[in-house]
Amino acid sequence: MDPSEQKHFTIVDYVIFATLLAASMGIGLYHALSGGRQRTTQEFLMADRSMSCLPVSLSLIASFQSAVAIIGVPAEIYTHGTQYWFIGCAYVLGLLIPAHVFIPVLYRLRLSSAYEYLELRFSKPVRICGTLTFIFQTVVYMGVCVYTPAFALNAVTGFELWGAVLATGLVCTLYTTMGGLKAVIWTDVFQTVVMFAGQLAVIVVGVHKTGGVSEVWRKVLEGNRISGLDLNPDPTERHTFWTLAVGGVFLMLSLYGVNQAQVQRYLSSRTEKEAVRSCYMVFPSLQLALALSCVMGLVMFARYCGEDHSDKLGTSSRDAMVIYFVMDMLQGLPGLPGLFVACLFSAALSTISSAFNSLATVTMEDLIKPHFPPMTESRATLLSKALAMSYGLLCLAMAYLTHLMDDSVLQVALKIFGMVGGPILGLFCLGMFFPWANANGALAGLGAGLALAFWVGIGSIVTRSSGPRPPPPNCGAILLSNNTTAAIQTALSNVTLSRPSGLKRFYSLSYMWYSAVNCFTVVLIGLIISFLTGPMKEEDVAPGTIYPVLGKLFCFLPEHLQKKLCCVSPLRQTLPAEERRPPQHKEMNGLAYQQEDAPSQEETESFLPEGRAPVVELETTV
Ligand SMILES: CC(C)(CO)[C@@H](O)C(=O)NCCC(=O)O
Ligand code: NA
Repeated sequence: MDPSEQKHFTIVDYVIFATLLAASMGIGLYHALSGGRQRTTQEFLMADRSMSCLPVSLSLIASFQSAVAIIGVPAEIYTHGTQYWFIGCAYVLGLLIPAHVFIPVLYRLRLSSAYEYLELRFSKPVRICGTLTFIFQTVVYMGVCVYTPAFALNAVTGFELWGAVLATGLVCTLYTTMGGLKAVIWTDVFQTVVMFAGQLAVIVVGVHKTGGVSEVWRKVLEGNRISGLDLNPDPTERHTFWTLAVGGVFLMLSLYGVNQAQVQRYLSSRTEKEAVRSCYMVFPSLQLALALSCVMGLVMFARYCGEDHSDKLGTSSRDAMVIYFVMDMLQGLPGLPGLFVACLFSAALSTISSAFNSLATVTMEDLIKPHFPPMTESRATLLSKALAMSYGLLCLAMAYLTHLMDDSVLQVALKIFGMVGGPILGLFCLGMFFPWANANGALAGLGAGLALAFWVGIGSIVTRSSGPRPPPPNCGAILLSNNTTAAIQTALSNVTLSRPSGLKRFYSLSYMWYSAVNCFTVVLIGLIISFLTGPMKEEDVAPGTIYPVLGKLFCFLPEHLQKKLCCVSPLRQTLPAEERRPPQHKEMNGLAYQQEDAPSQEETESFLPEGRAPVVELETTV
């Protein structure tokens, strides 16, 4: 890039950025020295199970809202229009189902690791496979998260690439290791606010410099960037209403339902009600986050009308282009470029810190503790800290791998969620909704799900077939003479018409379907193998691990029909409390289950469609 074009930082910008890092460290230090001083794994990994819903909900958003979304979503909207915005529809079911299906089951079992569920329901090997799959997913995703802001900044400001990667990795490792989950959650709160502030600043200044809201609107309409509802049922179409609103639900479930980072936050809540409430509170904030990044993409389009600035950037990456736009807007307004950089790094730090802490938790709870049972609490805590630290270093190595990839960062992140998160979601669905599923089925299902995921995923990368179709014409094309426009449009439609065939068509499955397809594969193969190897009997399934979904849907039917449908007799719910309690764990921390945690009758009722009786039979009492 031409050095004269390079955007510069003033002292104020550096001060703001440094303040972000210092404040995060400060929060870490505070939690290292206050409360129980992080001397137990209960505090370090579970925040003493004492969190209230506000910090938990902000932290839930922060976990999967990284610089990838802040840069990737505007780049997507700029290039392909607002179709991606329809993913907001998936947030409804994508949060209601975790709140009313996954949280009740997981919270009542009083777990520390979500994958402990898999051992209770199936067997130890299933738990270990689930944990290893999660570790793989998180480590790869972390690399993308650290690398993205550093790369984008480097392309535009000349900010030292590996210096930024190291600073993020080290600061994050330090405060996570010092302050445990409490520090992770409270820094998330602070960082989420900085994230929203940074995006808002860019939008306000951008709209102002482009000539006001009506001018922005005129240009995006002219450039054809406001997409209508695309109801094309073709599953290879990258973004349609179906891929985003239906496929997106499964993506959301794999993140908000069964991902350890999120489950750990639900479990750290003071009560179950508080956990459910925090899940509800995610909805408006996540919609806000989505709206901010989509609007930013539109403002950017209005500003450049789809111009190609790759000559100035030395890269044709749309992701780098977003940073170019931001710096272009904010130049000459001291402090604002710094605020935006703080916004990017806040987003990244909050995601990476959740990843470190959840990785330390599962490694400790699922891989180490079960094999070295007589470990003292101080030893276990020290080991957890060492784990958080080593994952920090591993993440730096992964950033280097991401450096070698070349795809839109948003697409890379969502592909990882779908390829690896989808099969894990399938495993939990198989366990919770199908009492017949056994451990062999679960292992075979997971294997098949992962195999299919990698086949399609790697196939699409190698043949480059899930890549975007040509973008709609931009302002430039509209301003050209009619002849040229016609020629461009014919060329475009020719490209769109040549559908891939055979295996290539299979590889070009939209990546938004990955979670759903992989989840179904796990359930289907899991059920087939379970029936072949002898399905589980109702009485052998550990109590509290099944969510009687059919029973709940058909609760108006007579009892004997319900029993046929869901295999878990409704009578079971009235068994004496003793029999329904989950097996005792080391981690039960002596807290008795509190009855007021369960949603009250009216609350449950209000989420049900009309004419359906309230369902309260899952409630456990001790
Ligand atoms: C997880 C979703 C899809 C929720 O909208 C969104 O935050 C997103 O697109 N995230 C991309 C991954 C990331 O930001 O790291
Ligand atoms: Na984040």
